[in-house]
Amino acid sequence: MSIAIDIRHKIGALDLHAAFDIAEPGITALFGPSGSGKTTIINAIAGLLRPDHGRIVIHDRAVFDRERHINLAPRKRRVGYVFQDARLFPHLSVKANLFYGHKRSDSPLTRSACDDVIAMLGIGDLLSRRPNLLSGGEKQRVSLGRALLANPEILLLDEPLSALDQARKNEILPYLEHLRDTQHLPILYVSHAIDEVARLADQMVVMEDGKTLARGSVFDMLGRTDLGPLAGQFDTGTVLPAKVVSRDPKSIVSFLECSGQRFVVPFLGKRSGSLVRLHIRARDVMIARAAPPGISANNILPTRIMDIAGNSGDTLDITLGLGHGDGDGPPPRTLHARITAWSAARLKLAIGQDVFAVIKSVTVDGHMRQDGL
Ligand SMILES: Nc1ncnc2c1ncn2[C@@H]1O[C@H](COP(=O)(O)OP(=O)(O)OP(=O)(O)O)[C@@H](O)[C@H]1O
Repeated sequence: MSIAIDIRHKIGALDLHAAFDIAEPGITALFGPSGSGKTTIINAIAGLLRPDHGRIVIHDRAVFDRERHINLAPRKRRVGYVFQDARLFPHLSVKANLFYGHKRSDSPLTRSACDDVIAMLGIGDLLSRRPNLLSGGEKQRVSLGRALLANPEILLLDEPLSALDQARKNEILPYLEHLRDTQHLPILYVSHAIDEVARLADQMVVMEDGKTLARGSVFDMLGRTDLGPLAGQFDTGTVLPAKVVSRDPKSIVSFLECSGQRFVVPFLGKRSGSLVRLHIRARDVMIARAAPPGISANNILPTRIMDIAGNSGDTLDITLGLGHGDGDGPPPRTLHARITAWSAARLKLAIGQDVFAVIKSVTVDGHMRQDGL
């Protein structure tokens, strides 16, 4: 399954030119400031808006091609769309809402596959309820189910968690992870929340002022400091794949391994060998010339300075190599630190120097595909 998009569209004051493709299943985050054109792009993919120029191809099928006068109706595109507000039909039961798109789909899921989706989303007990008796998180799960039951070839999620409080977000995130890992669907996920992107996304497309500014794997993109003010918006940091190496239920910590380094995090309750994602914000990494004694931070890692770059403020972005690589092997994974220029000068930091990264806080996300993404 894949999607290729290259469209131009003028809407209000915005001159949109979006060009990117998604070749693999998994979540691609569409990230950018308010008004940068994210919703316009997914409306164009869904067929809710007709671009002025260009083409949109879903899995080798042109659903829109201005030159060839192709513009498939939304229901012919096999696109699932989940809005910020669930937009369930208030007069229909959960079951009728779920099967609304299914009944109208040219290639609906089989009944047993529908049962699997309903079970996966944990909404089997809600089928007879009306939407007004559901919590925000339950409504979004039903909305996801409604989109999936129509058997889409691609799923569009427009800030599906932004209307939910943190508790409801935490409730629904594992379902999105499971969806990512089991459904083999390309999912385009609009979000302003970098924690969600770091936890869920495999790829990231960054939009600015209607243009595709950058795209790449979430591991690379979150460390990019060259995206101007936008890098500040996504709070530059590092996402690392790590493996659980010990599990002692009596312990209050778990030990993880990444690039030959050991990380200590609050107890995860996960089996040894499980893969997780670590998210470390650049501003949560301090640099020390020597291993500091008597310090509460649990993660003090030997690293080497690979790059020092200025940014628009009075801070510097320091790229640190975790493990030094052996020349022939893969390059070392990197960790990003953001410190004041004054601190860097005081410590006389220079490229090639061996230093210690003192990490104040590591966020561990629950789950990762076994292929390491
Ligand atoms: N119907 C419309 N008429 C005029 N301008 C519009 C219309 N719809 C959207 N726009 C403008 O197009 C631009 C892009 O809007 P869009 O909703 O795609 O941005 P976005 O990146 O999704 O923003 P947000 O993150 O705030 O949802 C905005 O400046 C918006 O005001």
